[in-house]
Amino acid sequence: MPLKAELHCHIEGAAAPELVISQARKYGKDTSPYIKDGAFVWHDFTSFLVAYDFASDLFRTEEDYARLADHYLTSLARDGAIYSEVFTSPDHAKKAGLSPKAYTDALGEGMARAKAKTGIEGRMIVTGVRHVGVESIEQAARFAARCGHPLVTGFGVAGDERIGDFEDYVRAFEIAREAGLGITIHAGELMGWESVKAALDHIRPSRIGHGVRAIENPDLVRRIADEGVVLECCPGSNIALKVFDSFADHPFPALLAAGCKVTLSSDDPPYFWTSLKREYDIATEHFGIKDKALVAITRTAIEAAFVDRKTKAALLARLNGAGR
Ligand SMILES: Nc1ncnc2[nH]cnc12
Ligand SMILES: [Zn+2]
Repeated sequence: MPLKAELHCHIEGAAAPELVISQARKYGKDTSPYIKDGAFVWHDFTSFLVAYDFASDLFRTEEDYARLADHYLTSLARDGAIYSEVFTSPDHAKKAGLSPKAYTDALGEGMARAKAKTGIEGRMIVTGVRHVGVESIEQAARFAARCGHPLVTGFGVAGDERIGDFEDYVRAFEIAREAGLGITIHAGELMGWESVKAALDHIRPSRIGHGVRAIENPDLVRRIADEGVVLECCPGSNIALKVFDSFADHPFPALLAAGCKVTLSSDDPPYFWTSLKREYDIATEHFGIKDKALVAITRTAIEAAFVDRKTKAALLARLNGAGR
């Protein structure tokens, strides 16, 4: 089994249906409109967000969040992951009645528990949500910049890409950049290549969440390869959300062949019937990528990780040692 690293997973979106059902029992909520036969129910991006917000609202206390992070990172480690970055969402925490600090500390506690059991290294990327609005995105950036949590190493923007303009987020990303945080932004998932170009022009991220619809413009693909921008690709998510019709139509192999730095992640795994392990299996089965090339993809992810130099060197040494 190749060693793995994940750069793109929303922690609320990683809650398995069984965990969500157990949380619903705790808070006396009915999951039947959103979970059927052990799987989340949705039919498009908008209804996905509704199910996602329903499940997120069932995580309310510090222990709930610690359990969620521990559960997810422990399952990742079991699947061969040595590194995990998760997107955190102060907006979801606030809705559940927790301060961003209590929420972040709790997730950090869950990550520490998973690390103690399995050795998996974890970091957090604080995110703002586009469809919540610019002000909340700037608030999230200010929190990320000042929180001082040692595992908060990045800032990003997720949410409904059909809403808002990239120019509107420049100030939030300046706050994050000035604080020394790594920068990533979702683009080129629900919207086309123009969105990826706007993200590069206005935000100048080192990584893009998805970015796969850059494939619609060969000049942009060349720019991504030349500038070494890393794409956080989530093929299982893209097929589930019908960004592409089938794996045969997915641009991952073309982007790789064009010299783009591509990585593999699960996005919101149980919603998209996937896992990090399945994403690596998809790469083998549908894109013809063999074990050695999968290890190179893990290396790309670790090299692009928002993690201190010493930890990065230790992760790379672990990866290189496993290949011998
Ligand atoms: N796939 C996705 N795209 C944008 N925002 C998200 N938030 C959670 N999952 C997301
Ligand atoms: Zn995402």
